[in-house]
Amino acid sequence: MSDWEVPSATSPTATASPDAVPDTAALSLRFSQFDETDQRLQIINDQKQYSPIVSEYMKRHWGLSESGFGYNVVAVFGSQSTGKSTLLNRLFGTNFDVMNESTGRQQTTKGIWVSKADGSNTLVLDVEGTDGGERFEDQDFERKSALFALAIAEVVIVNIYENNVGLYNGANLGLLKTVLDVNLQLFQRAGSPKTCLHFVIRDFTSQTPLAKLADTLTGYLSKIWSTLSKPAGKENCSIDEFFTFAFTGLPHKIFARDSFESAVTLLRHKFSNPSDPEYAFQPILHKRVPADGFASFANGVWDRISSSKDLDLPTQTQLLAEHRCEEIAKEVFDTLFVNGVKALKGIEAGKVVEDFGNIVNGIVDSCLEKFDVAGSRYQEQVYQRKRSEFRKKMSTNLLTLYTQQLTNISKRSLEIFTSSLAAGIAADTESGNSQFAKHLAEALAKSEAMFREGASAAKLQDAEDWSPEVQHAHFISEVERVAGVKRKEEVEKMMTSVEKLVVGGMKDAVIGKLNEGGSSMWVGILNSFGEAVDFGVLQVQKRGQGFESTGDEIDGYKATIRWQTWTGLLETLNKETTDDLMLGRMKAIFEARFRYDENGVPRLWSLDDPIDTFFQVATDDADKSLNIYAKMDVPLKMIGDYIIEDQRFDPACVVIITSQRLQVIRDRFKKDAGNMFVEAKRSMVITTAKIPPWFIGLTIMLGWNEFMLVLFNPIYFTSLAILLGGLYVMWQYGMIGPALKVASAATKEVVGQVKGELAKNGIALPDFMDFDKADEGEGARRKESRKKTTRKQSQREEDGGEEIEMKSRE
Ligand SMILES: Nc1nc2c(ncn2[C@@H]2O[C@H](COP(=O)(O)OP(=O)(O)OP(=O)(O)O)[C@@H](O)[C@H]2O)c(=O)[nH]1
Repeated sequence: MSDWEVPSATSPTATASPDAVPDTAALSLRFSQFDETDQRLQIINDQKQYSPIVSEYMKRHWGLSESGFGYNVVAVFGSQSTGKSTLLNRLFGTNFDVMNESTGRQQTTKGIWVSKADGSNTLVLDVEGTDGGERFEDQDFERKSALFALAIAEVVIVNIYENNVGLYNGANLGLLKTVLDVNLQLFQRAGSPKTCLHFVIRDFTSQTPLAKLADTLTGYLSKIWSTLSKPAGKENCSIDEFFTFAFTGLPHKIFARDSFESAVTLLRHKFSNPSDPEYAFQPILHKRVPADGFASFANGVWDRISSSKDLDLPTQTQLLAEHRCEEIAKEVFDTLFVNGVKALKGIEAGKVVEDFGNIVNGIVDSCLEKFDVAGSRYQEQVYQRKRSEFRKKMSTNLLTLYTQQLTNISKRSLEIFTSSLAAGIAADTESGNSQFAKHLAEALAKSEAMFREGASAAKLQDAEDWSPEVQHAHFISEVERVAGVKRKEEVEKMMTSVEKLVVGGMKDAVIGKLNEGGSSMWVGILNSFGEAVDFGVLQVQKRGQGFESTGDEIDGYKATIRWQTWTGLLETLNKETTDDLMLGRMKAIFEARFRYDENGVPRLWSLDDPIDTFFQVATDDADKSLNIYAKMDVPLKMIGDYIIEDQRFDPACVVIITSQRLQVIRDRFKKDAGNMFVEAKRSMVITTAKIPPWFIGLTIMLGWNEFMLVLFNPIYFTSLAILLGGLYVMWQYGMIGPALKVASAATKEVVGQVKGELAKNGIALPDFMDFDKADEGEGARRKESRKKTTRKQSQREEDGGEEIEMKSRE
């Protein structure tokens, strides 16, 4: 049939007149049973099933199986009962069911129908109208069928009334948006063939030029396109890369019948004549599916669409809200959020960002505010869900920074802890009263409060998964580690200080006792040791309380201080009983017995004195004293059970001077005592040599005249008086010694010069006139005497000093 103006009953579609009321039973058979008499096939039924006999129709009815790429596919899309079937029948000579006007507006086309155009290899799809009253709010089928048409057809005729062009829903743009979106996600790949959206504007009046209507529709489409979320790699592509557009105005079918008919004829020409400059089936639109594969291709497309979860969403608004809210959130995140987070950069370098909490809360609030402006326009439920998802996303991103901030706060708090504890310890050092446990508790409270405060100020509001507990636990374990180290150090310091105090004090007392000597010396020394131990034990017990030490710890301190005092005692004894010191002590005893009488007056030996006996007694006393020093001759018990039961205690330590050393000391002493004995013998000879009386008488007799001369000569007498007076004054002022020294030096000088002169002439002075030699002997004697005096003095000073120290400690 060349003209479909009036479909005839004799056409291949005779079983279904365009104006006939559809027979439901017959229709359902067209889905699954081949009908020799009818070219129409329900490719998708209203149960959303795909027909099993598409291949059979392709082959037997439509004769397209062998056509290869030589066939085209066109579909229609639009609201229900808007004359879609009528238009297809007029354009392609098909016999799709149309509404019976006498029964009013009701849905005619159920599911998707396909038929072959008369006279051309064109498959024509009549798609169930949108806004189907029968399906109420279930828009799932209309979205799926529209998507199906878009995926398999080269041209989709979008059927709209002119008066609906400016209406978003009336023009089916909402649905188109969803369909375009999902089409983009599911089917569009790089190099995919384009699809032509051919807008046929029904009841076109020409009052608004077609171009203007086309602009309106294009504007809508561009807007829709810009809001779609494009798949990766297609973010910036334009709608023209996937679609072409055509616009045709069809005047009113009844009121402008002639114009309508002419317009239909022109349009039909565009679809049927390849030589038409506006030929609809452009090669770029062909899906490149060979005709024999069309059935399974269409089946695959339908399966994919059916299984697409996106399309199962209850309403289009919901889908739109989902997409838009995600897009808005992404945009806000990529700009406002990312820029805001830059302000927290230093945090990764270990810096505590003081205003962290305010900054993160500010970022999240401003991002949500911006999200709300655009997002709140969409479906409330979806918007709220997406809002909380967006908030969660920001919170998750910021959580890493919060964790870092907590780590930084923890480090800073640990520094505060360390410095506070150190300050407390320093104050203790100054006051001499250790209160370590108190300072530890204060430093911990201060630093922990700082951590808690910092962590709480850094928190994002309502972020329940933001918890500082992990970092807090780490902080506490670090504090405990540092406190443990410090406590150990301070306990060691305390022990050292007590040891110094105890051993130092004991040392003075012990040296005093050693210098005193005597048979009760060791008892005295061990009493001093016992007192020192008691003092030390008291000290560690008292000071240990400052560390809140346990009973076991205190027992440990006590054992340590006891042992330290003991080793301190042994050390002192060793130092104070060296060979030299022992020799000095023996000599002091010897001298005290030998050189001084019982009143401490130096002896002037006379020939009658029993010098040998004195020497023997003094030597024996000195030797006896050495024996006392040689060994701690007291019962071991006196040392104390704590010491003698200690594994480290060596009973041999009571021997202070070994027998070998004793022998050495004795030998040295013998030699020195021998020298003193010889010296004493010599002095005995000197003191007993007296001037004989006859010599004195002879002197008076011979010198009588000179004596009288001096007495009776006023000059001599005056000179003598002056000399004696001068001597008296010098004696009074202690100047005799210096004057003698001056005289001696002058004499020496004179004698030296005389000696030099005589030596030149080969004459030597006799020894008694040689002052140098005489001085050497005297000098050696004086030196020795000075040494002794100094030793005695220093000994006295030490004794005195020790006494003072001990007294001051006590
Ligand atoms: N005003 C107007 N009415 C038309 C036009 N073309 C067809 N109609 C009428 O619209 C009614 C519906 O026609 P159909 O062709 O069945 O419409 P449809 O869109 O295919 O309907 P469904 O398949 O049910 O969606 C019929 O009564 C037609 O006579 C037109 O161009 N203008």
